[in-house]
Amino acid sequence: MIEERLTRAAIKERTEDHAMPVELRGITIRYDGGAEPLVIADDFDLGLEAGTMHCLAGRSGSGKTSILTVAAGLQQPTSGEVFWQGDALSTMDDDEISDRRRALIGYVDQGGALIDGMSALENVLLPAVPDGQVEERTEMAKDLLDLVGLGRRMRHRPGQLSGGERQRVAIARALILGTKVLVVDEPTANLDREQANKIIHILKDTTQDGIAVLVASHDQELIKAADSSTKMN
Ligand SMILES: Nc1ncnc2c1ncn2[C@@H]1O[C@H](COP(=O)(O)OP(=O)(O)OP(=O)(O)O)[C@@H](O)[C@H]1O
Repeated sequence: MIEERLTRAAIKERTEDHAMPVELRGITIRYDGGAEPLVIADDFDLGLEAGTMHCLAGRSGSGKTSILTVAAGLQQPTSGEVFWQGDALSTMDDDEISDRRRALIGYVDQGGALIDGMSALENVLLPAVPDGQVEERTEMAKDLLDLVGLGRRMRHRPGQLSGGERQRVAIARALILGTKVLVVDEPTANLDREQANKIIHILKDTTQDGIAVLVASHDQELIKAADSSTKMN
């Protein structure tokens, strides 16, 4: 089966990977500029292990997205350190962080924005464009669309897909460069229970491939399905 093929290739490559691809130590995030400084994480620690799913839970505005962006190196914390495969981001310049992120992390933001004028397959292949890898990644893109249950919809454009299906395309796109860490922001928000459960299933399947999943959600079913969770206050 196609899923098996992907899984085996992934496991072979990933057994040599760092057991903890992302680690946050003593992270504090403070936003200045408002009437008062807003501290949304204070001395926050997280070790994200390969092949597991960790869920950041908590009310809207509690800082889940902020932690995701810090973990993905898209934002610097006010203090504390982020490690990727054991290496501190504070020792890297912006170019190195970008290069390492491309190889390590797939990020799916809220809503998983897709390009309207492109098919699902073209959207999945988009991250391969800068390196001129579209042709060699096409089979993998098709495999990934199969994995997320959209093998028969790969020529559809986002406007022809449901919200849940678009979210699944965005997840496939985040995996196309052979990512080892999938960071996903509120993947089941605005979906009915059936579509939400499909997404949860796909995220769990992804961990079976050795990928570490960091997800922000207040969906109780997703929190239950995760291997571990942190409640943000
Ligand atoms: N760049 C920023 N500058 C100032 N304040 C910010 C910034 N980014 C986020 N915030 C504030 O920090 C708080 C946490 O935001 P964040 O998006 O991390 O929360 P969240 O838990 O992901 O929320 P939601 O579930 O609604 O997406 C919010 O009050 C937000 O307004």
